[in-house]
Amino acid sequence: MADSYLFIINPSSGTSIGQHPEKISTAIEDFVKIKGGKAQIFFTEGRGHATTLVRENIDKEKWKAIVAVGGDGTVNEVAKALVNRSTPLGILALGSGNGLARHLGLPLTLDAALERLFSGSVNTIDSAELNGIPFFCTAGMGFDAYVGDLFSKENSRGLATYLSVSLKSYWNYKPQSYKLNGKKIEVFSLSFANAGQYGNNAWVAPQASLFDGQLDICTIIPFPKWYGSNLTYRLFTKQLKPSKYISYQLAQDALVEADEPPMIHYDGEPLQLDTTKIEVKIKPKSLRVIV
Ligand SMILES: Nc1ncnc2c1ncn2[C@@H]1O[C@H](COP(=O)(O)OP(=O)(O)OP(=O)(O)O)[C@@H](O)[C@H]1O
Repeated sequence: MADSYLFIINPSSGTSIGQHPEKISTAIEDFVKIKGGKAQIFFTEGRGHATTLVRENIDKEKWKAIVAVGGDGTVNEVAKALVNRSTPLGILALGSGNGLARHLGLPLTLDAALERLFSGSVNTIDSAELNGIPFFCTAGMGFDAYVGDLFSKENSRGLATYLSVSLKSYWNYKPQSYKLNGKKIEVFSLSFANAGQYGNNAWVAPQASLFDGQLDICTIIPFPKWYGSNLTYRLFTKQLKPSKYISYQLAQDALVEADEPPMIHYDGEPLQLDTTKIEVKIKPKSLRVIV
């Protein structure tokens, strides 16, 4: 019997899908047919729709994979319905950041990514949760959540927009105070890394592993403005490491307490919390992914 694949396409993700969602859908259909498989394709219509589509369809067939076609937001929405299930996640990374795909070394062009979907093997990776919200790449608070929120309100996507928003925010941004596991800290940013990067090859925790059952907690404390270019250079060249301003710790869980409900991000999606208590934990070996 032919293998069946379920594709969930986010027509609004990245910089190119929106211009050609039908073309991408046809290319996927043709490719799967040539490989002797069957493709069912859905387009998402808004935030959260990918999760609903997966939940509605997962038990309708024995899918060889359920494939997220988009960026980390789409991957997050599809993957959260696959945690602790046997059906593997496939990724056609056509978003703007593509952090999980980049960490996993997956191809970033449609043809090469489709080829990998058929030739790759299934690996079981860790996932994580922040106040029960699943994430697969990184989550956190501070500067990256602040920028993530501003970026989500921009009309254009991509690295150039992200950098421009980051640079503008950098000059006005005020560090935040939290308690991390009971210890008071003032931070520029606090990141919980399951995978090593935010996306766009911004490696906040270059040493992070998706297979170690641990989160890499990266704390960046306030630093002099001149240090910003050094930090950015290290971030994008995978050379961020412990320094006077940066520290790492491994943990299976963590508790953050804030004075005010903070803005957080999970896999780059901004979210204003309505609580001051943030619990983060790893879920070892909980997601099967085609790599
Ligand atoms: N039809 C749609 N119209 C508008 N937004 C959508 C639609 N379908 C899904 N979304 C939302 O689009 C958001 C962005 O998607 P996604 O993260 O995949 O793309 P991206 O931001 O370009 O990529 P990355 O996260 O890798 O930078 C997600 O929050 C998702 O829920």
